[in-house]
Amino acid sequence: MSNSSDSLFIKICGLKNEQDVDTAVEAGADAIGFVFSTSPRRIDAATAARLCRRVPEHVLTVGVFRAEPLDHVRAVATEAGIGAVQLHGPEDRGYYDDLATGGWTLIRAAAFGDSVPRCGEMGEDMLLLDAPVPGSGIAWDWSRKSLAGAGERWLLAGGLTPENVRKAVEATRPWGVDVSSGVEQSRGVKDRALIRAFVEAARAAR
Ligand SMILES: O=C(O)c1ccccc1N[C@@H]1O[C@H](COP(=O)(O)O)[C@@H](O)[C@H]1O
Repeated sequence: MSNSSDSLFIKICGLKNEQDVDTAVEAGADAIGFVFSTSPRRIDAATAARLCRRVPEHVLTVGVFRAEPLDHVRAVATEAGIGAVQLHGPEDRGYYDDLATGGWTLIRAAAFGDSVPRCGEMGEDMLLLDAPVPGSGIAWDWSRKSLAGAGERWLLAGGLTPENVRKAVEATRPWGVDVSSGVEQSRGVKDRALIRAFVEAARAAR
């Protein structure tokens, strides 16, 4: 995984084909995500495995799951050959501990609510602070309260775009950012110019 501590970690999520994967990698993304849950961005493990084979080692490949049985997550993650698992469900500590034995980097997604979760509470390596509906492209109010309690490795997600990412980073000081809808021309269809513009704008933010 690339990214020095002072540069922003950038993840582009919901990729479905070779051209979009190559665009994200060439633009300088640190991580790319594949969605394995119900979504217009959903792909299967075999497709993800094919896409992962063209991703250089310094780019983290992430599988996105929402409240799936543990055995299913393990099987898909193994077949796809991804490096990280991102969990959007109500998984408990035992679920995280089990996946940790498989060697995957663990990303816990939490909807931003009244209290600020802290990275590491469930044994995760990264915390993703997201909107209540993941993948909706709807932003939450980042300025509502201090996010200092989220710990070190937390990523901002939810409604980010090339236009707002700089302001969002300056307002919240995250370790990284994650985007899906904001780099699409229509729901589930990525726009390569927007992917490039997002990475450029995020890099300019820090
Ligand atoms: O993208 C999806 O459809 C999705 C489905 C299930 C769980 C998570 C999903 N996406 C995640 O949502 C955030 C931000 O999305 P957006 O930029 O607001 O569209 C990102 O972490 C995706 O991984």
